[in-house]
Order: sequence, then C-alpha cells, then structure tokens
Amino acid sequence: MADYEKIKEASSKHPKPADKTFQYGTAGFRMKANLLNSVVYRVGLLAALRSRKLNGQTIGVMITASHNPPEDNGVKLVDPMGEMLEASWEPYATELANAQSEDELVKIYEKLTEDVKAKPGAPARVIYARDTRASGSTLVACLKDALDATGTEYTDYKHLTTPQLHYLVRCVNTKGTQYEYGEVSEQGYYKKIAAAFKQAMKHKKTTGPVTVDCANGVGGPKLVELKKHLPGASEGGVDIKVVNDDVLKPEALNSQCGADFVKTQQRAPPSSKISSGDRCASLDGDADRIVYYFADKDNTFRLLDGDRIATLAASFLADLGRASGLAEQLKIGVVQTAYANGASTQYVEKNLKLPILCTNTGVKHLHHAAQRFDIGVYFEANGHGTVLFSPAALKAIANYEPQSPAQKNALETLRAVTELINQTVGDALSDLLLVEVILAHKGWTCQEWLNTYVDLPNRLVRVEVKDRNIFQAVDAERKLEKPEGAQKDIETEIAKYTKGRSFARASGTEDAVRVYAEASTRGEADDLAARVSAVVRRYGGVA
Ligand SMILES: CC(=O)N[C@H]1[C@@H](OP(=O)(O)O)O[C@H](CO)[C@@H](O)[C@@H]1O
Ligand SMILES: [Mg+2]
Repeated sequence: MADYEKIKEASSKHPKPADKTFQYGTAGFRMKANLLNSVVYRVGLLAALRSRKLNGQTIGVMITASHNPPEDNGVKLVDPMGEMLEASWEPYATELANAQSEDELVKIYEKLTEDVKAKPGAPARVIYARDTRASGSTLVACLKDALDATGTEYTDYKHLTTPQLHYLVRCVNTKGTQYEYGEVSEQGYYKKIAAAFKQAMKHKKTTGPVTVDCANGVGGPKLVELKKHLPGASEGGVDIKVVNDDVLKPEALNSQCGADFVKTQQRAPPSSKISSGDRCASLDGDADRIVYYFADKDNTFRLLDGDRIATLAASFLADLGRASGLAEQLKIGVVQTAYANGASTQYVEKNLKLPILCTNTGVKHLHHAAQRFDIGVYFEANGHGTVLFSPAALKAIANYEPQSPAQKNALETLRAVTELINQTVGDALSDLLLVEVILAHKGWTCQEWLNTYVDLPNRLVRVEVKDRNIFQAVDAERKLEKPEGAQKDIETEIAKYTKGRSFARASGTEDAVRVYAEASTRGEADDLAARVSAVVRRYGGVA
C-alpha cells in the first residue's frame, strides 16, 4: 500500500532540477543522465501505480537511451503484454516528472491514484533492467527508492536489451495461462529463439558469415550469449561474427558505429573491414533496431534498412501462407511511416500486392496499426520493427492439418517463425535471425535482396527553429496543418521535381524539425530537401 509520507521522504533525496521541464515522449524520457534522478524516481512511482491499477500485473521499467551518446540516459515503461506504456498514461508520467516540490508530487500522486481508481491495497509488481551506460546504476538506485516507498515487489534483471525486458514482462504476466509466452528468464529468451531458429533452418543453409556491429552496447554480450545456443555454420546454422561489443569502454557506445550511425551516415562504421559482398548488420545501443548493409561489386556501400526488412519479411510470410494452404486465414499487411522510401511502398502495393498503412512516427503507432491484420509487418525505416500475429492467426497456424508434404514443410517453418519473432516489440537479435532464415530459404545474397526494387534517392535534414511546436502535422505526418501557408509553400517546391515527395514535422525526441525529401535523382532529392528546409526556416525563424 502506498505510504505518502514515505514517498515524500524518499523524493527529497531526488529533487527535481528547478529549471527543467520534462516530457514523456516517443521513447519515454531521454536526456543528459545527470538530470534524470528525479525523473526515474517518479517513473518508479508511476510504475507502481500502473501495476496496482492492473491488480498486480507486472510492469517493466527500462533504463536506456538507445542510440544517444554515452552521457545520455533515459527511462521508459513496459505494459503487461510487453507493449509500450498505454498512451493515455504518458501525460501522468509527464505531470509527475514536472512537480516542483515534494508536496506537489504527493498531491498529484494521490489524485492520480483516485482518478485511475487504483486499489490502494492491491499488490504492485515491477521488473527492471538497464543498458550498459555508466549512469545506469545511479538511476537504478533512484528507481529502487520509489519501489520501496510504494511497497512494490521487484526484480532487478541487471543488464538486458530493451526487447529482452519486454519479453520478460510478457512472460511473467502470461505464466500459467494458455497464452504463456516463454520461460521467465534471460536464458529462457535465448532458448526460445534458438529452438525456433533451428526449426526454421531445417534443411536450409546460409551462405557466408554475417558480421554484426553491436554499437558497443548491451546487444554485444547478449548476442555472444545467444550464439552459445545457436547451431554454428557447420551444423546448419549461421556463422555470426560479433564486432563492436566492447562494453567496458563507456565512451565507445554508439560512437562511429551502430545502426543509427550507419542509417544516418549511409556508410559502414569506419572500423569495419568489409570486403565486397560481405553481409553485415548493425544494432543500436539497446538492440531494438537493426539495419543490414554490404559493399557491392563496385565496392559501393548499399544499405538494407527497415523498409527492406519489412518487404523481405512480408514477401516471405506471404509465400509461406500460400505454400501452407493458409493464405485465406492469414491476411498480411505492412505498416510504415512517412519516412519509408516511396519505392518500398510501391513495391509492397504493386509487386507483393499487400495492403499498406501509414502511421505517425514512433513504434507504438505502428504496433497498434499492425494489430489490425492477421499478420502485421511493421518497420520504421531506421530498422525498428517486428511482425505481429493475431490470436486467430496463431490458432489457424497451430491447428491446421497440412494436405501435402509441401504444406507440412511450409507450416512447420511458419510455426517456427512465430516463435522466433519477438512479438512484443522490435528486437534486433530476433530480427537478425529472421533475416538470416529468410535469406537462407530464398537462397539470396544481399545483392539479390537489394535487387527487389530501387530506392528513390532521399535526404533527411534536421532544421533548428525557434519553436518547433508551431509545426503541427496531420495525415500521418505527411502534411503540415500549421503554421498556415507552410504546406502550400512546401507543395509548390515538390511540384518542381520528378517523383518529388517531401514533408516536415517536429521531432518528438529532439529540439528540431525534420525535413524528408525524395526525388528521382540524388541532386534533386538534396535540392528539394534544401528548399523545404528554407520554407521551414522562413516560418519557424532561425533558432
Ligand atoms: C525519422 C526518425 O528516424 N525518427 C525517429 C525518432 O523520432 P523523432 O520523433 O523523429 O525524433 O526517434 C524515435 C524513437 O527512437 C524513432 O521511433 C523515430 O523513428
Ligand atoms: Mg533503440
């Protein structure tokens, strides 16, 4: 039961920096780690309240700042099924984080407890983990203070990838039910996906190794651990070469490596020693994102980003649906954001002939939209995504009696793939193995994967303005509603280019407006991005 005096007392150890305003954004709270003590303490209070409200279902707290620099950190909450915190609770987190005094904090907490109708006597349960940042242990101490003050039961899972924590939250809450997701332990995670991988790779072989850059983050040691459970190349598995897995040098985290570096710089990490044709992948700092890349025969860098993983997975699942005789029950759809390359959208619609939805940026939006399909494939272009199978789809896949050996084969692979994919959230380790399985089944090299369609040249620019909040986007962020007149001016610029597409929106994680542009040539895409950026500056004022 919550004891408000205790909450107040513990809170006084973690005072809020007076001049700061916090906001629970697309990825929870994220900023310089030394500003986060009070925020993490208060997120702990909210986690306890959310668990009480849900009668003691376990809530997850992840301390990470993903691809941000080493001196940053962050915190986000995980809901009972391993999903992101329900959006209607985000403002509560913001409100608690911004309370100026202990008295105000407790007043807000009491009021929230009443408003959400949490039973004060209900149990509260939380599990938590962190990435490898040096500031993690201090922040964990702040979190613990909140959990103790609120009489919460908790388990510290120490270092985990973000998706591993999501997995564990779902496992705890489904334990002993018909929806049991897996064994509640880190080892259980490895065992589940390794068994699924073995099954999915039956009779198939990968060609050559895959080199995985782990951004010197928590994904490194976890991939090394996962490898121990996987068959090696000679046993029908895959040869995974782990690089950039040094977690003992905190300053190396996300520095000149990792998925964000590769995606935004459109080049391999400078430390990379790849030769033409080598298959490579990069994870981000908390291993919930992955991108692939290789150097083609002319030694030109080629990126295979989230859009490519989505199209690869959708085409594979559609093939399996047809081959298993389940196509009718398994309607596949793809979910993207406005940042998806226009060529990928066209490929899904015209070649794969699958329905496609466009949502706002941020995986929670994509995740919800993907739940509208039997099989919903969602990826952000930056490599964060997964595949969701509806309960009805899982049931159909589990119960179907195959009518031929070919159907039986396809069905077995499909079953394995449902186990391999982390359905709680995008998971770089699980997505890595999924891509490896698909390439092995299709017998494809990266070049063949790349050949499926030709990306439109594109440019993503960050524009700093006085107040980014005046830029209000609508229509899945593809158009600006405000400031008035800006959209018309952007469209005037777009009209000047062949296959031109461009939009501007305020970032949810940085103090800037992002401008995206694509067109038929590199020069045109760059030009269009520059012109739309100029429009944004004209309306937003130079910062
Ligand atoms: C263009 C882009 O890559 N935007 C990223 C970025 O959001 P912004 O709201 O654009 O700052 O961070 C989000 C959280 O990590 C991620 O989900 C999203 O894809
Ligand atoms: Mg991440």
